[in-house]
Amino acid sequence: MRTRELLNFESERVLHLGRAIAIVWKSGPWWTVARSSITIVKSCIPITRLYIMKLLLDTITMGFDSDDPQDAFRRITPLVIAMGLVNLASALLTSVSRLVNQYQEQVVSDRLYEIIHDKAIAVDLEHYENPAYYDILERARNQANSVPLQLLNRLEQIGGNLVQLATMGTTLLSFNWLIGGVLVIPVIPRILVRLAFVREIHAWLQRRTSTQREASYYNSLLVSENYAKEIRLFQLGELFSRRFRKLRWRLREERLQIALRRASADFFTTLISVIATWGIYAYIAYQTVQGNITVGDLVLYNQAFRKAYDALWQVLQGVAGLYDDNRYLSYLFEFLNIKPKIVDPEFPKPVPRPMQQGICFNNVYFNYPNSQREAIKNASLHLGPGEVIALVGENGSGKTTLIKLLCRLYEPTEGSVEIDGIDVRDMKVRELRQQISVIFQDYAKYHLTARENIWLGNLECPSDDERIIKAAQRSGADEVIQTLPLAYDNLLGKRFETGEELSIGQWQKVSIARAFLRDSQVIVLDEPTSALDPKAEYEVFKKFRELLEGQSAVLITHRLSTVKMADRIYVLDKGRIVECGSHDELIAMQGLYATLFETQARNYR
Ligand SMILES: Nc1ncnc2c1ncn2[C@@H]1O[C@H](COP(=O)(O)OP(=O)(O)OP(=O)(O)O)[C@@H](O)[C@H]1O
Repeated sequence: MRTRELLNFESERVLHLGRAIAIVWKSGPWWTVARSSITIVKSCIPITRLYIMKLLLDTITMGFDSDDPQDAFRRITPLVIAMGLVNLASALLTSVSRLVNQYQEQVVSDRLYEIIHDKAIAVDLEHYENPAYYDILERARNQANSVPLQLLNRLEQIGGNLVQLATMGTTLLSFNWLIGGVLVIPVIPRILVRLAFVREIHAWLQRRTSTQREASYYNSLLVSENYAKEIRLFQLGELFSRRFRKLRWRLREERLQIALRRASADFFTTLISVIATWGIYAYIAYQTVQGNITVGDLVLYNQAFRKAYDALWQVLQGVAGLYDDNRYLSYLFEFLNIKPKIVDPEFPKPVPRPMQQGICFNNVYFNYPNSQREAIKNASLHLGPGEVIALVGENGSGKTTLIKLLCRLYEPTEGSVEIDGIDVRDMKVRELRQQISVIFQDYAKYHLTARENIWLGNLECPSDDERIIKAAQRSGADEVIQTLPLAYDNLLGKRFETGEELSIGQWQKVSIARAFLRDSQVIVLDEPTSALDPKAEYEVFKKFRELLEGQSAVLITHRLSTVKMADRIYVLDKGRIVECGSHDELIAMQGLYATLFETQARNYR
């Protein structure tokens, strides 16, 4: 059982490596071929150089006994030229390989970004609200995207050193085969220590991810623009900085403990290798003094031993490194293996356009993943074609959740959401979302041009389309944009030079324009006017039906004065729809809506 588990485990590792090599290969096959060829040729240079050196030394020592210095010089000259040529080739190959390596690393790195981004877009929204996912993402982002590059270097290291080991090893074995055995002895304990610590470091990395994430969170609080105002006004800087330092200290201490243990283990293994190496050198020197080998041989074998030892060590270290990389790669593939749950059905039904009966929520229940609380309980509602409905209720009553279910960002735990009687789960996700344009409370502020900020609402229309300006006019954003130095071509936000920051209300107008531009049947504005001044809010709602151009709309708002014009108002309380009707009907009912309305009206008077 244990063996089978181990085998499965190991085969998974091999798979990781294989998958990573496939990514590297597909990113640029020719770059991979070029790099491998250069590595092989480069690795043959040291033995060539060493052999010429041996010949040179032997020729020179023989020249000491010769009566004709001219003859010795004639024999030395071609060797000196050959050495020069080898050095020249080596320099040339080093430059070319640096170029090839750098380029290939860029190609692989860009491909990895592409793969990670594709996955980040595809995963369900629920993952972004799940701490375990953040751990995976953090690990994938921090380490795994550089690992295939490390893997490349590692394979190059192993390949190159294997060639070197073969050439140097053959030379040594021709001298004395016992040296081959001595070569291996000191390397084994070193490699065992390395493998043991690779395991330990990885276990520690897994354990420390949440601490690391917590520390990065405090770091982002301290340096990001979003918190800069509160941090200064509430003087939170010292507190967050202290917490950050404490977490980092804990991480540093744990790491130091491992490093200390590793350093002492390394010392003993290095001692063994130093003793073995001395023994070999002494043996070669003894053989020379005895006249069994020439001075050239002395240099050749000494150097060959040193280089073979280094090469063997590098090969084994490279293999241990592969083991190491494989663990890191598992982070990347753990992320890439996440399967989205919200996917297209096998036989999708088309989204009705134009819809005839409209959208229905039928006895919908919903729990957020990882939460025991029911966010929606038995909700049923209807939005007819061209109708405007409003969702009102206190904070946390479930309004935004209903919209997330409508867009299929989540799926009901029970019940269904239907368009013209077709369950939204039977439609293609992309087609469904094309028909709904939502501006959430926490809408996005893109630090792009004003035009692009609106155009992002409908990528199918050309980016210089007149409809962009019309949408801006409908939402009131046009007035704001016209005051910018470059009008629609002005960058928004302060992230880039020449960007102009807008007020919250002005950003909101831009985001509403984005919703208007989308060629959808339903428009959802979640707290659309919370930051608009009373005049702007009045303008939006006075003309709201004209602005809609026949679309259906869902309004979510706490300002009850603005929902009077809705055809129907749904009142939510702790996830339930507790009342439904027009403004007048609900007031007459004297229930929750009437109480909320009265409270607001009193405060405004
Ligand atoms: N991602 C989430 N994971 C777990 N629970 C959530 C999540 N988002 C919201 N909730 C919970 O679901 C309930 C409904 O939240 P929702 O955002 O729908 O309320 P809302 O009526 O839109 O509130 P508000 O008026 O404050 O915007 C709340 O109790 C909230 O705590």
